[in-house]
Amino acid sequence: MAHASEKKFPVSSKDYKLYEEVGEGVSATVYRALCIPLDEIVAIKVLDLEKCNNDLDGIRREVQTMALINHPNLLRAHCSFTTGQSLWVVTPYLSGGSCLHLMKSARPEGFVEPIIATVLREVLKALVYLHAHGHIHRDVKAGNILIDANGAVKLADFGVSACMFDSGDRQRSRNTFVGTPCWMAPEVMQQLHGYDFKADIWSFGITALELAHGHAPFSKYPPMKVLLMTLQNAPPGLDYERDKRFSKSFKEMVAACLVKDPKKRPSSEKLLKHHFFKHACSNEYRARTILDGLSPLGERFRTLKMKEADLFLQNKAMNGDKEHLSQQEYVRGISAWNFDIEELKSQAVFIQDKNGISNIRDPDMNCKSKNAYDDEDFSPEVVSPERFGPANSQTPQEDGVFDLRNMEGSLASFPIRPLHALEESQQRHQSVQDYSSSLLYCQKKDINSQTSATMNALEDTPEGATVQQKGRFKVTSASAGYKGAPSTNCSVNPVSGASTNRTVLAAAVLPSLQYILQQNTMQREQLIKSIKYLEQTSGHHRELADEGTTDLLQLPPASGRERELQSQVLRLQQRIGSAVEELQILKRKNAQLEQTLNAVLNREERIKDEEC
Ligand SMILES: Nc1ncnc2c1ncn2[C@@H]1O[C@H](COP(=O)(O)OP(=O)(O)OP(=O)(O)O)[C@@H](O)[C@H]1O
Repeated sequence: MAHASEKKFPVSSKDYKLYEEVGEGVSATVYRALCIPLDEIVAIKVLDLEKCNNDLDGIRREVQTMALINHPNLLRAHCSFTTGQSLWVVTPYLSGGSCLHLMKSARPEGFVEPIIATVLREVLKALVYLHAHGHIHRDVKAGNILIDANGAVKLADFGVSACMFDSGDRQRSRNTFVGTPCWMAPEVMQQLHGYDFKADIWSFGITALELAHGHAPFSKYPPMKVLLMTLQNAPPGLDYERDKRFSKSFKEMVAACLVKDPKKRPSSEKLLKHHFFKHACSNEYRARTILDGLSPLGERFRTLKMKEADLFLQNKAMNGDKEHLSQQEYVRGISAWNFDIEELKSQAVFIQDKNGISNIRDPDMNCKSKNAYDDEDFSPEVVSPERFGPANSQTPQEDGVFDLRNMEGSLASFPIRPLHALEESQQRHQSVQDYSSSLLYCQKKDINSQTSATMNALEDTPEGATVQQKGRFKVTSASAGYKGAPSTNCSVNPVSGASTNRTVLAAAVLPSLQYILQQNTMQREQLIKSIKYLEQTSGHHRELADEGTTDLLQLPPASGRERELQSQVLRLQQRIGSAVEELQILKRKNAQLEQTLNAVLNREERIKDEEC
């Protein structure tokens, strides 16, 4: 794998002249530059070592890998050296830039199939080489596929690559979370048995979709949502209806890559034999089709950065909408994301299907793909049916809430235990819902027409005791339906504060229980009266008693005065409940005011101190 660069590139920054910025990643800025002694245009990736403090290992790995590889479809380093706090990695300059930037600048809807086939074939050749040498790239995506002026394709960015032959710590690194969520294979997210080079095949399939549509599936969602969707949904794919412009063999090739079970994905070598790649065209055609008429890379990059800045301002105006920020990250082609457990919990709880996200589990009702590989006997790959079915074959769960019970298997060893939190919150949700619905059921059975009308109102109005909205739930105390109750709305976050939930839940259902009790007392009286009447008219006292009515008959009949007192007690109890609730609200407000006051006092003190 080692190679000796024919030319000797100098290892001092003074031998290079940096020109404009042509790219930016999470860890580096890339410049077009001139290598003065050799009079050759190069690209220099400048990594700020201070910023990458905790990932020096990754950087070392990237530089080592780039120095060792020798394949026409892989970007190799001419040399690298440190200067001040930076590491400079000198590579050939590929003036077309990345496929992601090309799409963002000129092909927002994605490329045509022959171009996709050629680009992917070249990338696949690079993967065959890497895998044969024991490397997993781990970050295959359009942002890391570079095109040169002649249309040649090179896979770049070994920042997160891993070696299959590593042992010890480096072996363990294959059990960690690396890559970019949209392109990340489910087994990489799951951390169940680690993963191997088949993870690159998944990313390759996602990249195929990215080149076809101009964006990766789920790219507009925040990373945590992407993780959940990748694990829970059926694999994404090309659709019969929406993707009519693409051939069946392209659809099959993508489907073969995007199988959740890595064992069922083809190896890169096998995939290269897929007849889809027979449609590939020449470098020259690619250069003509993709690059003709485009402005220089630096200029395109500047325009994209300006767009990005606009987007950022828009996002700020929209209070930092997560989805837009995510999109923005996507525009930049950023690889690394920060995973925050709390954020995951809250995002997952409030995941909605308003955007048409489906919650189908991988149905595993796979139809066999026809042998699409030319030269080899290929074990049948599985293809998720919805990908070949009609566009709307994904059926979102009705309430839009993720059904976590079905995620158990796939997420058994998810490292940060977010799913237990999700499950707990969903169970809590379920118990509130069950409780509320049994309440409504009791209420509905009430024979009293007035009660029944009230209860129907309770159930039908949006102010019902527990309101099941799309993908979230809300307990509204006003909802409990008792007209006299104070109309305080309390949204319950099912993740945080179980005791708060119980208080709110109690406040919500107490008036209903009191109401039912009152109704029951009245009904009991009516029943006793009816029984007495029947006894007197038919002389059946004994038989009825024998049939178990004795208890009822032994209950003292409530007098008018008693009834009045009972309802007064109920009203008082209800008022106490309301007062407790109001008190809690006032307490909360008070605490907030206290906090604000303290902050103001602290600030004033600080200002005084500074003035002194
Ligand atoms: N040799 C090159 N020639 C032209 N453009 C390049 C070259 N190398 C990188 N770029 C551009 O710079 C961008 C960032 O480079 P690179 O992906 O290596 O940085 P990074 O920090 O590792 O990014 P990330 O990890 O976010 O993918 C690329 O997406 C590409 O557009």
